[in-house]
Amino acid sequence: MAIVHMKNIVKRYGSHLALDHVDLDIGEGEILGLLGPNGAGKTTLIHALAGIVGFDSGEINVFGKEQQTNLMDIKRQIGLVTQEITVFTDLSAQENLEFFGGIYGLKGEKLKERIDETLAFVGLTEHANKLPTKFSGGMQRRLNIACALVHQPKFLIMDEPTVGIDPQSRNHILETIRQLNEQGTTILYTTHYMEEVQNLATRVVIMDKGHVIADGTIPELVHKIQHEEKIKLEVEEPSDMLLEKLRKLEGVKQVSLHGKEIHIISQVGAGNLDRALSIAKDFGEIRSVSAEKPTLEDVFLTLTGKRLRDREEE
Ligand SMILES: Nc1ncnc2c1ncn2[C@@H]1O[C@H](COP(=O)(O)OP(=O)(O)OP(=O)(O)O)[C@@H](O)[C@H]1O
Repeated sequence: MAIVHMKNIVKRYGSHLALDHVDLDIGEGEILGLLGPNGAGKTTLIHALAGIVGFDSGEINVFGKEQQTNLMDIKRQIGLVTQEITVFTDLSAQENLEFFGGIYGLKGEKLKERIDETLAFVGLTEHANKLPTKFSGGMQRRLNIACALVHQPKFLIMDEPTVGIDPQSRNHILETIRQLNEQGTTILYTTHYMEEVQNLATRVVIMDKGHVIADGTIPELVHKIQHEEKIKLEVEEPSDMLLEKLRKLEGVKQVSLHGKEIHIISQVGAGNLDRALSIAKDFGEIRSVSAEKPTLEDVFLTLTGKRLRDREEE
């Protein structure tokens, strides 16, 4: 059963079309990974869904209810973890949770119980009385998540919850997501980390330039480009001219550079392995060559023409 139904959503910022007729359904119990290059419209989509920003046209239903006319009711059942950490720096971890729990109508014993449970769940019990300014980046992110969880939402939306944190905190957060889902929470989250999506998501949606350009399970998406192969060519001197020549080969869809390794996404059977080798030979020594089936990262690259890690490499 779909708990979210978005149809034909259009959102403009001035003349810029941030969401261009987006359709998206989210099924109960899913972990939906939302991927897209910078500026694709992921945050705008999430904010429109959570009722943080309005939209110009289209229809959103959440839990079977029309969103605009049932906003407060819907918000009570949603948890939103924003990209920026939105905790109060002059309140302790516990006081932050008291505040956010109070907003959602929790009080007395129930509030206290939920605060204790939530702090334990994100591993911050021992730090309950400390100010977030004394926390590491990862602990702050965990508190940020706790504030969105204290009211036990049925549907949790997370905007890049693991960006810029140490691997241990990241694993902790991923485990938190997994456990919440096992307990029945539906989760939508955006990330720039392909491994996270591969490990966690039950379905993936890829956005680019305000459009949903792919939607399916990982095997389904990989299957879409099954008729393609990835040729990896490690060369001594990967010049721009060499890359340009490779791009011009018939059947080649993408050429990208990773250190000294050139990745070529090409149609299977186009004979481009031999052609690429013979071109590369003219540009110097070839260190290694291989051909393999595409991965989800390649699906992303083929569909958007961009690498997912642009942001980290900036
Ligand atoms: N408040 C705003 N005013 C004007 N333009 C905006 C505003 N918010 C977003 N945009 C523009 O809308 C487009 C989509 O932005 P959005 O933040 O939704 O993308 P994103 O996919 O979340 O990107 P990122 O991965 O960098 O967070 C971008 O071109 C952005 O510059």
